[in-house]
Amino acid sequence: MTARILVLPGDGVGPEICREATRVLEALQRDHGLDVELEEDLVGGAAYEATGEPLPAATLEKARSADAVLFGAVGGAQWDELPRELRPESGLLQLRSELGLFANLRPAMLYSQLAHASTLRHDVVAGLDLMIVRELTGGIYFGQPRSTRTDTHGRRQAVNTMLYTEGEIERIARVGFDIARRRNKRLCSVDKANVLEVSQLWRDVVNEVGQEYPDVELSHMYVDNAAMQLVRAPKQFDTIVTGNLFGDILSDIAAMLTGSIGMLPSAALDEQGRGMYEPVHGSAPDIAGQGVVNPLATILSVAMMLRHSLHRQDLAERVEHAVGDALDRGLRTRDIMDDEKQVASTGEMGGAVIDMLQ
Ligand SMILES: NC(=O)C1=CN([C@@H]2O[C@H](COP(=O)(O)OP(=O)(O)OC[C@H]3O[C@@H](n4cnc5c(N)ncnc54)[C@H](O)[C@@H]3O)[C@@H](O)[C@H]2O)C=CC1
Ligand SMILES: CC(C)CC(=O)C(=O)O
Ligand SMILES: [Mg+2]
Repeated sequence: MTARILVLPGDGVGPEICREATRVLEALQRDHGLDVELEEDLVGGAAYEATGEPLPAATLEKARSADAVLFGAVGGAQWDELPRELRPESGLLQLRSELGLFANLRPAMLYSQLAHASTLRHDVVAGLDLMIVRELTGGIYFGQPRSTRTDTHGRRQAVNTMLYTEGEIERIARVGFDIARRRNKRLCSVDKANVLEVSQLWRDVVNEVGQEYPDVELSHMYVDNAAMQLVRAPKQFDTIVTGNLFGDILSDIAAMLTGSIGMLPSAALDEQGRGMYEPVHGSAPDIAGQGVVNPLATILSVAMMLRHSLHRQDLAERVEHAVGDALDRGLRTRDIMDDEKQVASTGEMGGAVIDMLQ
């Protein structure tokens, strides 16, 4: 049956990276029997400009009925003064929430060809293969109340609420344990239970769910220490499970261990395993439109789509190997460049991956 994929390029570099990822899907369709139908629509700032909303009802409807969504990135300084609900980033948060995409898988894998690009010494990162499981539809990004107000002295104050229910923690903990079980059976839950009530509940519930997984070694770590340990000795981690805010920050740290934020893909999955696939990075307005953005995070997100939503493990591996082969050929976008290599534009890098799919 033909799988319907909705492509939402968004803003900044979003259209450039989605173009390359789409070319990869089309190549798989043409040469490797992938049965897909692609459709594109507006989201984020681009949607706001066209319709007055960062997530138009038509886009949401298409996302609901698609078999998978490929998402680029949203945001840009020109929209930062808008009311919060009209900002591009709100469109993304609403999309994740409306689709129930609570489980965000953010693998950080070092391609050996990029060991020089990592901020860490080769022996510290060689063979790095880490999975961050981030809760994506709860926590402080969604908690109520949230507001900015003025007190009786005319001074401004602002509030956000970090709230997790037992049920939300249970379901993401299960995803973490299940993934750890399929990997190296080690799960580290990251929180701030020494200070936050919500983190104490997080830790208690993760421990309770852990009773069902006696074969998985569970540890806990405070988020400040985890940030430090990630850059000190990242290979001590196998699978990390954490909340929305902490996972957002830790995954950007993990990105640099692999050489660049332009290398990190992600999958956001619902309870049925339906998903939206996007690079971990944002819309990178500082390099948008120059043809220099690294498309590999988005292309690797296509590999995650092939694995999790389209059930084509074979093609997922083909894409992942093709990325390695393109790097072997010596091509590098600017963010992963080193002296002896050949600088590649976004399109050249995407083209090289497509050549290597053969
Ligand atoms: N999922 C999304 O749509 C996200 C959107 N954003 C939004 O993106 C905008 C920019 O945010 P920033 O904090 O600057 O984060 P960013 O991730 O867009 O960029 C941070 C830095 O990394 C570089 N970079 C990012 N992706 C790259 C790639 N593929 N290749 C080469 N270099 C790359 C950028 O040029 C920039 O110097 C903001 O409006 C922000 O709200 C931020 C994060 C996620
Ligand atoms: C821009 C935010 C909505 C999200 C973010 O930074 C992320 O999901 O990595
Ligand atoms: Mg982020």
